Amino acid sequence: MPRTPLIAGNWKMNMNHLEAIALVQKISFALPSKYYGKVDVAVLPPFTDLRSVQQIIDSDKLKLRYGAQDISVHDSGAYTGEISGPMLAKLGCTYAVVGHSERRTHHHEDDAIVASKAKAALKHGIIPIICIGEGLDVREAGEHVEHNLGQLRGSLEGISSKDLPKVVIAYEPVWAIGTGKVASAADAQEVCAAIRSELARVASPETAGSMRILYGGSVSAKNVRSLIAESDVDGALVGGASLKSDDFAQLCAIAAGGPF
Ligand SMILES: O=C(CO)COP(=O)(O)O
Repeated sequence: MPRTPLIAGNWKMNMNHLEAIALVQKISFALPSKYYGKVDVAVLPPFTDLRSVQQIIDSDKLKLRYGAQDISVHDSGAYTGEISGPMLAKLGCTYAVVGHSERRTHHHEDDAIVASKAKAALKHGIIPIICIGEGLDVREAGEHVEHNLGQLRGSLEGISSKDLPKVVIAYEPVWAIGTGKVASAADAQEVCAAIRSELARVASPETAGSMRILYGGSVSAKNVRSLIAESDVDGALVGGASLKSDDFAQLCAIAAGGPF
């Protein structure tokens, strides 16, 4: 089974709910429906936008999927400020990002927390997009492959072999995020291939072959074609370029094999 590429726009802490509605509408105008099916497209807005995004996508029957940027490890209870899996599932979220480097850095999330969050998502039928990636010091020391495989193993801890095929992995080198310094296609491929080999080892070659591995870090319409031409890069997690409807739509069209 060939893997359908996934382009997911991580809006981070941008866009209020009114801006979110406008951006979703603009993306839907800019990306003709013929591209869907050849590429899966998702937006990942802030929590406060999710209800509005759900409504516009439902009412306009758009083929866009959406998801959250984080998820609580708990289902409910006295966890002030947290948003749970059942809440996100009720809002129709397809995806939840877990372990983004910004959360690992600013909110001290370690691999164990990331694995718990991934399991919380899976428990409620939400696909976790598990992020891993090395900092510049690790890359300069030439230890990036081992570093990423360590994060991968830790972030998948306790996920059952039945659930593993549903998981999406995103390789996001920290030095490439928001810097304009995109990894070369060969660098992205090196780590994504190592991730797939590790998945084959811990699960099976069939499972590894069915899972999507994304690259993230300064992805744009200018560089996405060469990145996803690599055999183990199955799409992109896009930050800055996902906030501009024309750029994002163009990027998605390219990932679909277009424009045509
Ligand atoms: O962190 C990212 C996506 O999750 C990447 O962000 P940029 O595309 O802005 O570098």
